[in-house]
Amino acid sequence: KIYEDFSELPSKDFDFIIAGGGTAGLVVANRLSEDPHVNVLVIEAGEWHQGILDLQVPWISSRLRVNGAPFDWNTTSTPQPGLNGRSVLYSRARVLGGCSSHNGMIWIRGSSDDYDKWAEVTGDKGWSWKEMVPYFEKTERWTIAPGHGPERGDFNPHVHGFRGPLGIGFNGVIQPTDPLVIQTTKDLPHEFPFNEDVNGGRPIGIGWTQFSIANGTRTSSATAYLDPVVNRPNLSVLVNNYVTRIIETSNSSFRTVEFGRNQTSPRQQLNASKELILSAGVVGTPQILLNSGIGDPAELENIGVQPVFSLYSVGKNFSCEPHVPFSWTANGPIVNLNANETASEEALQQWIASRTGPMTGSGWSTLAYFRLPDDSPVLVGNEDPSAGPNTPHFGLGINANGYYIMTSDPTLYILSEISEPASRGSVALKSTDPFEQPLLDLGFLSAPVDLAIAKESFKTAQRYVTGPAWKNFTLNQMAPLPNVAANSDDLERYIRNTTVAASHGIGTCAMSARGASYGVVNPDLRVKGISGLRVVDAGVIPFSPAANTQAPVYAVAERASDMIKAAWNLR
Ligand SMILES: Cc1cc2nc3c(=O)[nH]c(=O)nc-3n(C[C@H](O)[C@H](O)[C@H](O)COP(=O)(O)OP(=O)(O)OC[C@H]3O[C@@H](n4cnc5c(N)ncnc54)[C@H](O)[C@@H]3O)c2cc1C
Repeated sequence: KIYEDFSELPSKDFDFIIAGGGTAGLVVANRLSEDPHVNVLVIEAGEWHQGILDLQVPWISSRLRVNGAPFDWNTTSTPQPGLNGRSVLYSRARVLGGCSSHNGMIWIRGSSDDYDKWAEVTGDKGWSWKEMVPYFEKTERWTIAPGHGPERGDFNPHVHGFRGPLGIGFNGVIQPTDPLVIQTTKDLPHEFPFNEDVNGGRPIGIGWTQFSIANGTRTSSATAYLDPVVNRPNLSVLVNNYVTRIIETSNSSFRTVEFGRNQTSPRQQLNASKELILSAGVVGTPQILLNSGIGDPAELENIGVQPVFSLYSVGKNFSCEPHVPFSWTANGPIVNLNANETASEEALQQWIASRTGPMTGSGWSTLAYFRLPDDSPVLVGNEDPSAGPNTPHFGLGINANGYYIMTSDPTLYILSEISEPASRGSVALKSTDPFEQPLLDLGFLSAPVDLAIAKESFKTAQRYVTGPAWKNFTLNQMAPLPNVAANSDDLERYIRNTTVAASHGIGTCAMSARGASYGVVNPDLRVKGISGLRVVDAGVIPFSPAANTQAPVYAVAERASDMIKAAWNLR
């Protein structure tokens, strides 16, 4: 059941307590509470997700990625030297289901190399692609959207799951750019080949985007993993409660959690008899650990937090994909629902009546991934940041329906995404107040290779939208201005002045091999040197996959659940 206040909880005895009811947290809560003999509690700072239209209608997510948005922590980065001193928004959800409740819903796993690299650095083959595919399939319940099907070669059913909790499918609407993209794969197959399924382990090429959308509606860890089991008597979810810190229960065992409704309310404490699981996300989890005195002792002392346990990598190694926007004026009958109130209202009424129409869709209905050749000048003198030959260096999301841009003028918009940035940032405390937002340094474009890849992606984007299929569609280049030459300092300035953050952060509680001198958790996601404590969220991912991060997080959480169940002989 869902509770709002500590006093309402029917029992104070829990085997497992999960801090953070987000994407990963609710997967773990569902799987552990499958065993009726254990009592599970989730503590989530945000509100209950049900009955909120913004979190159901796919299109509306385009309006939830701005400063001051609801259901969000509204975190802003520190001034970024790589972005000419700008601070940028790093969106992260504050609601049940976490980011899966308000994200862009793109469903992409990354490359086989990504997971094989995790297996290599952790020494645990269980993280390899071969071993992780069953966890992706365990999550997925593939659904067919109108206009698409395996008979058309739009996806490969052999690499998907059809019986999992989470509905996955295509955009419910065909966008004006879609036929042009597909035509480009026929006109220029060498540079822009069609990829039947970007989730088959080699995402390179152009394919239809898969989404966490089913029957025209967003699916999330809250709708898929919580709603169907919310009445289990052994599962309690406490919303609107903020975890301030964890406390040593006995010698090097941290199973006590402290939380409260807000800064001035009384704080409560509870013990997990088996395990405490931190799933507060790539920013929230290191913040809880640091608030608890677990981190680099010198840095903690500097800001006045009493060090309790030395773990130097907490909050370090943050990595996130930068997004660089490029745009052209377009020649097409495009209605931007974010700039046309009448059309927006009509579309919303259609969605409410039948779950059909333009609001069933999200942003990029196709994905394009590119790998630089081995002899590319970009890689000369730079270590290749990609995980291997199946892995792209950048992706281009193409869109003209206004999902990413709030103008009524027809605009062709491309977001370039550096798939596996070499730059690293960090999460650190600002003060001893556990409620104060931490300092988030994205580290953007601090590694020269990331900037070089961004520049290269601009050249590819230009070739993409000026191919034969686009002759009557693409008009003038808008951003950067046409006089900005590729490879020029002007292009570098443009990139540094316009890059924003995809909220795909990983690495702040990274896993590493047992006995490694760095890392925060062991391959079984137990915190190094501490008992009774695991981390299960995006923060444990050691290297950015060539993907948006929700599918990897779901799969990590499914595997983590199996590991926890095995450790405690649960059903
Ligand atoms: C705007 C946006 C768009 C995105 N688009 C996509 C996309 O299209 N495709 C994709 O694959 N990925 C996307 N992502 C990324 C992806 O959704 C996330 O990487 C992933 O969902 C993170 O899961 P998580 O479990 O690590 O954390 P979260 O889902 O963020 O869960 C953490 C939870 O912990 C709670 N919490 C935090 N601190 C505390 C505390 N102290 N006490 C109690 N609770 C706390 C939070 O409120 C939250 O509910 C997007 C993210 C954002 C923000």
